[in-house]
Amino acid sequence: MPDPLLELRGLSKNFGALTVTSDVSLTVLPGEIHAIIGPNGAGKTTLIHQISGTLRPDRGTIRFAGQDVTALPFERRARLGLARSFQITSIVPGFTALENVALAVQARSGSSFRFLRPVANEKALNEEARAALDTVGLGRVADRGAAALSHGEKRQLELAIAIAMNPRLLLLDEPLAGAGPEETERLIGILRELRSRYGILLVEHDMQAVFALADRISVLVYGRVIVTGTVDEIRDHPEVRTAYLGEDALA
Ligand SMILES: Nc1ncnc2c1ncn2[C@@H]1O[C@H](COP(=O)(O)OP(=O)(O)OP(=O)(O)O)[C@@H](O)[C@H]1O
Repeated sequence: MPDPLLELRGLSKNFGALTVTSDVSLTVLPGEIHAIIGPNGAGKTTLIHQISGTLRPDRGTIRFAGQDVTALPFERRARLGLARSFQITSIVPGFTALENVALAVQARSGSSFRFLRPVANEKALNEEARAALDTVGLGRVADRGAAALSHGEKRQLELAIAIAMNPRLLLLDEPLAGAGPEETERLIGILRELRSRYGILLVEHDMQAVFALADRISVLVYGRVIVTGTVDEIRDHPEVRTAYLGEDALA
């Protein structure tokens, strides 16, 4: 088995008396989609915050690409290749799709483009941005204003922005939220393509999409991983069914 890209060990976090992350241990392997599912309020988003570095765990360790990153700030983790997909709200509506992605390329590369002449600099930036847009199937709308994109296209643009950060692992927090059936199909196809290039930690409410995509699934309930397994192992697991009682997510 390859070394894990991401390894959480004994991660715990409390908000006052509320335990939101309880002794969570899991791995994401290169080329794997590991999904985290769980009922509302189970602690999925809080976990993503701790992995990306916007929230410090109280206990436990986070290793990324063989390095302990538990104490590293968000930007340092991003530079190591841990990319969290940004929400639609971070898209600049007055910029084109290409400009939005170019901005992310520029932010990532910092000074590394500075030695180029301005025109060459812009060309290199745009080429990289265009490649990211092509990867998520948005090449044909590169020059369209971001505000004019459909909801599904905006979600694709978020993915392109994350890819522009040259990641090794993508942290995706509900990438399908608000997408219609056709958009969902398209996004599932794109995520499937991305799997061969990155490890993906996927938090998603759309269970059919999770079942279609995930190599492994961890089920979070009250901040604790109650089971990790393949789709077949999770789908009919009695404890998982009980955790979702009253929700129709597994229907
Ligand atoms: N900053 C905070 N301070 C106090 N409690 C918080 C804070 N952030 C989240 N919580 C609580 O922690 C618990 C876990 O929240 P979290 O958003 O991580 O769950 P989730 O699984 O992502 O939920 P959902 O599926 O509804 O998005 C919830 O009870 C929430 O109210």
